[in-house]
Amino acid sequence: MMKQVAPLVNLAISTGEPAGIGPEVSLAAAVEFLREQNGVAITLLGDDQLLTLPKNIDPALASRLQVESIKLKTPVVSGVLNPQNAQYVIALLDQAINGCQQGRFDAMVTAPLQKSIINDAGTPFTGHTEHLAQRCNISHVVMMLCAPLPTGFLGLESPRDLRVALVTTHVPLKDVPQALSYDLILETIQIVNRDLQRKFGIANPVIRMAGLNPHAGESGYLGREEIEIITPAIEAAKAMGIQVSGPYPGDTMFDPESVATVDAFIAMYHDQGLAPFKFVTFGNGVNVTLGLQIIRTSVDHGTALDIAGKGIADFGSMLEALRLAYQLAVNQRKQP
Ligand SMILES: NC(=O)c1ccc[n+]([C@@H]2O[C@H](COP(=O)([O-])OP(=O)(O)OC[C@H]3O[C@@H](n4cnc5c(N)ncnc54)[C@H](O)[C@@H]3O)[C@@H](O)[C@H]2O)c1
Ligand SMILES: N[C@H](C(=O)O)[C@H](O)COP(=O)(O)O
Repeated sequence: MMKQVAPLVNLAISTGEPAGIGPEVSLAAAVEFLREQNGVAITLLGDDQLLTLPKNIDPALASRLQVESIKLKTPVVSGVLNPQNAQYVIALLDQAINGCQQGRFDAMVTAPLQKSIINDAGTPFTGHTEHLAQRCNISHVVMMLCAPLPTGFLGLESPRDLRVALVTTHVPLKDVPQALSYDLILETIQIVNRDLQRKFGIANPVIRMAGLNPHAGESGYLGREEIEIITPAIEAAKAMGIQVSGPYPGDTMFDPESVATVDAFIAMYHDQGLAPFKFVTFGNGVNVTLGLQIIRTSVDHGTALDIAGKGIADFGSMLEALRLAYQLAVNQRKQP
């Protein structure tokens, strides 16, 4: 009997801000991942002038890599932003989303874009995460970053993934307390729990939740959000059978015992969660959007305009983003 060959997993990469390191890390990581994984095909979305395949590339590998060219509005100078190319960046992103929704791609991986230049060009834009929610018509999605921690890190006896999810994403710090609510916190816990089960295959995730204020509010003397909304949301999630605990003080939430046992930490705002995360993992992290029907992963770094075009950008995070997108797509195919 002929052995059945599984169909290739099709990944799309939106190559991001053309003046940044997105095109170079996308191309380098794509070639590396194709070498590593036979079961994958990759489509790079971007101007083909920015995405020239290496001349000595193995033809078998090249057959699984294609560039879907979308033309820049104006030529690019590495490291120099130009608002005239802002719509190009959005077009790449939307092409990837459409391709996933139509089933042409199994997952999308995004290279970094520069949020400010898109706004300068007149398009309000806070981030991929919010754009995806809007384009996919979903009221609440969750940003989660994950990275592998090696054996020995904080005494770990075996490698383990660190995952940090956020209740609020790109919100100015002064607006965070008003943005938080019982419903938002409870929904975030539910989305994290559900996607860890369905997408990551973790049967009964252990979740640890931060407070908002110093010392998790110090019994109400340093803020009342813990008493009024965070603890009630955690209790409601527990009543639904979710293994969540907290609120813990943000400064001591990531202790060695928790890092060894917790499947996801949830932080109340961007830098509460991402500063500790990036301090220990920068360059290997992956940003994944939870709560979507489609699969989206991304790098953990920005456009790095200071080093763009110099050939020195590290493509490790993009490679990890491709690996995770592939794994999530394989997991999804196994579902009934
Ligand atoms: N996924 C995304 O689209 C994403 C993520 C984070 C930041 N950003 C955007 O990027 C822009 C710049 O952000 P920033 O300056 O805070 O962070 P940044 O990550 O671009 O740069 C911070 C520092 O890290 C270095 N660096 C970043 N990536 C690197 C890599 N792959 N290899 C080697 N060095 C690397 C840079 O050279 C710089 O010194 C902002 O507009 C922000 O919105 C986008
Ligand atoms: N907060 C993200 C990070 O620090 O990695 C980054 O801004 C990207 O967010 P989006 O994926 O929503 O663009």
